[in-house]
Amino acid sequence: MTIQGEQIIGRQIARGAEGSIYGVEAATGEKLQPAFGGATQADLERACQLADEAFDPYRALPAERRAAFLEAIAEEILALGDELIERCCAESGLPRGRIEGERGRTMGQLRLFASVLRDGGYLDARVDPPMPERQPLPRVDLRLRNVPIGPVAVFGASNFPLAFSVAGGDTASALAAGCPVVAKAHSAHPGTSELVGRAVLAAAQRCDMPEGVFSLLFDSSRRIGQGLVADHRIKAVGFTGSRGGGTALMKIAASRPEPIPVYAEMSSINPVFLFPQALEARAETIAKGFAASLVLGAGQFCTNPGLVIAVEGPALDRFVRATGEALAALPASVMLTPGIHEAFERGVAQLTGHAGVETVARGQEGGKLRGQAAFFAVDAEGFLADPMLQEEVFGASSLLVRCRDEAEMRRVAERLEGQLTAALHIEAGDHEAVRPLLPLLERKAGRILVNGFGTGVEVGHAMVHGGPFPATADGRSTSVGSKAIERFLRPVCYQDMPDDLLPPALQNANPERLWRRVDGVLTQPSA
Ligand SMILES: NC(=O)C1=CN([C@@H]2O[C@H](COP(=O)(O)OP(=O)(O)OC[C@H]3O[C@@H](n4cnc5c(N)ncnc54)[C@H](O)[C@@H]3O)[C@@H](O)[C@H]2O)C=CC1
Ligand SMILES: O=C(O)CCC(=O)C(=O)O
Repeated sequence: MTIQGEQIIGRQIARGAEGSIYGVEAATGEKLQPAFGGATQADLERACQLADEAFDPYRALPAERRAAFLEAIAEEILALGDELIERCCAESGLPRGRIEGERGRTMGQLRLFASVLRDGGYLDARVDPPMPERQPLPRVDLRLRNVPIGPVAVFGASNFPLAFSVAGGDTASALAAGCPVVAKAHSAHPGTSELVGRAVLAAAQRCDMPEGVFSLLFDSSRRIGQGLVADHRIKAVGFTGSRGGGTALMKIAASRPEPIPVYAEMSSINPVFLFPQALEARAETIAKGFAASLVLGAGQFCTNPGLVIAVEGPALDRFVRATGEALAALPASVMLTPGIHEAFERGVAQLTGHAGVETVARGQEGGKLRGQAAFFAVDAEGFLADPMLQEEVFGASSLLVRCRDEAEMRRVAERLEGQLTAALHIEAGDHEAVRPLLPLLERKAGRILVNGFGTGVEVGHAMVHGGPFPATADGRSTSVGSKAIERFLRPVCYQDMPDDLLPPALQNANPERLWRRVDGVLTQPSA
C-alpha cells in the first residue's frame, strides 16, 4: 500500500483540497512526502452525512458481524507490514520495538472488543416481569438494553500514533458499540493515519459494512476538528491531547443546540507517594524504576510520573541521588514533534527559573529535537503556594515535593487536581499511614497502584484509564479496557412492548442466549 496523501470519506479515497499538511521526520525535522490535502467543509459534511446514514444499518447488524469487522481491522493493520512500522517510527521518533508493541496492543484492543460483542454483557439486558396482581397497583413489563449513541468523532493522539489514534481504543470501542466513526487524523503522523485508515476501509469492504461506518479527515487548520464537534450528526467525541485542546472541544460540544459528551483525556501529573519504610528499604530500587518510567517514550505518556511526594530525610536523599545517577546514564530521546519538544523546553525552563524550585538531576544532554530529562524539587510550602507547579510538563520532567511529615504529604495530596493514576510505594510497615490516604486518592484518581508506576496501561476488563478533571473531561469513564464501550452507549427501556417488537436481546425466548438481570437477579440463559 502506498501513502498518497489522501483521506477517506465513506468508500471514497481522495485528496482534500483545503491546504496541505506534511508529515515531519521527528528526528531531523525534515518534511516527509507526500503532501496531505486538508478536508474542505464539503468533505466534513459528506463524512458526517454518510456516518449518519450508516448508523441504523450498522447498529442493526448482529454483534457477530461487528466483531468480525473489528478482527478484520486488526488483520488489515498487521498486513500493512513494515511500511506502517517504518512510517510510524519516522513520524513519531519512537523506536521500532515500541511501535511494534503498540501495533500489537492496537490489534489486541480490537480483538478485545470483538470478544465483548460476543459476550453480550455490554447490552446490560434487564427484564422486570410484569406483576398484574400487585397491590395497590399492578407493575408494568419493563425491559432495558443499551443502544449505541450515534456517530462518534475521534481525534487521534500524537503520543500513541497507533493505540490512541485512527484505529485506537476510541475507534475500537465506538465501532464495537455500534457507532460509525469520523476520525480526525493528528497532523503529527498523517502517513501512519492514512495507512491505518486504508486498513479500516479494506476491512469494512471485506466485511460488507455500510458505507460511512468509517471516515478519516485531515485538518490543515482547526476548523475541521471544530466543525466535526459542532456537527449535529455527531453524538459524542473521543479525544486524547492537551488540556487546552480538550477544553476547547468541550466548550464547542456544550454550546451546541444539542450538547454532546466529550470524552477527552487531557492532563495528568500522576503523583507518586514514597512512604518512609519503602524509602528506607529500597530507595535505590525505587529510583531506578522511577527514572525508567520518567523517560519511557521520551516521557510522552499521559501516565508519566510528573510529581513525587515524600517526607524529607536521609532515605529521600538516597532516592534523589540514585535518581540522578540513573538519569545521568539515560540518553535524551527524540520527541514527537518540534512543537512538543519546544513546549517541553519551555516547561523545563520555567521550572529551572522558578525561585522556589531546585534542579536536582538532569538526563544526558538533549540537542536538537531531543528532550533532556529533568528532575526538580520544591518544598511543600512552595508547592502549595503556586498552582503553576501542578501544570503538566509533557515529556521527561518531574517535580519532587519535599514534605516535613506525613500530614504535609496529605495536605499536598488534598490540593491535587484530578489524575489518571496515583502510585504508592510502601512496605508492610507503611500500611497504617497509607490507609487514611486511600479515600482521598479515590476522589483524585482513576487508578491507584502500589509499588509500580502508571506508565504502560494494561488493556483489560478491570482497567480504568480515566479520572476526574483535568485528567479527563468525565471521570465516570475509561478510555482503555472493555469498559470504554460504555461511553458510547445509552440505556433504552421498553415498557409493555409486545414480544415480537422487542429487540432479540430482550425477547422472552432469549434467542441470543444472554445473561440478563431478571427482576434484579443476574440470570443464566436457560438450556
Ligand atoms: N496528557 C496527554 O495525554 C497528552 C498531552 N499532550 C499535550 O498536548 C501538547 C500538544 O500535543 P498535541 O498532541 O498536538 O495535543 P493538542 O491538544 O494540541 O492536539 C490534539 C488534537 O486536537 C486538535 N485540537 C487541539 N486544539 C484544538 C482546537 N482548539 N480546536 C480544534 N481542534 C483542536 C489538534 O488538531 C489535534 O488533532 C503537548 O505538548 C502536551 O502538552 C499531548 C498528547 C497527550
Ligand atoms: O501508559 C499507557 O500505556 C497509555 C498512556 C496514555 O494513555 C497516553 O499517554 O495517552
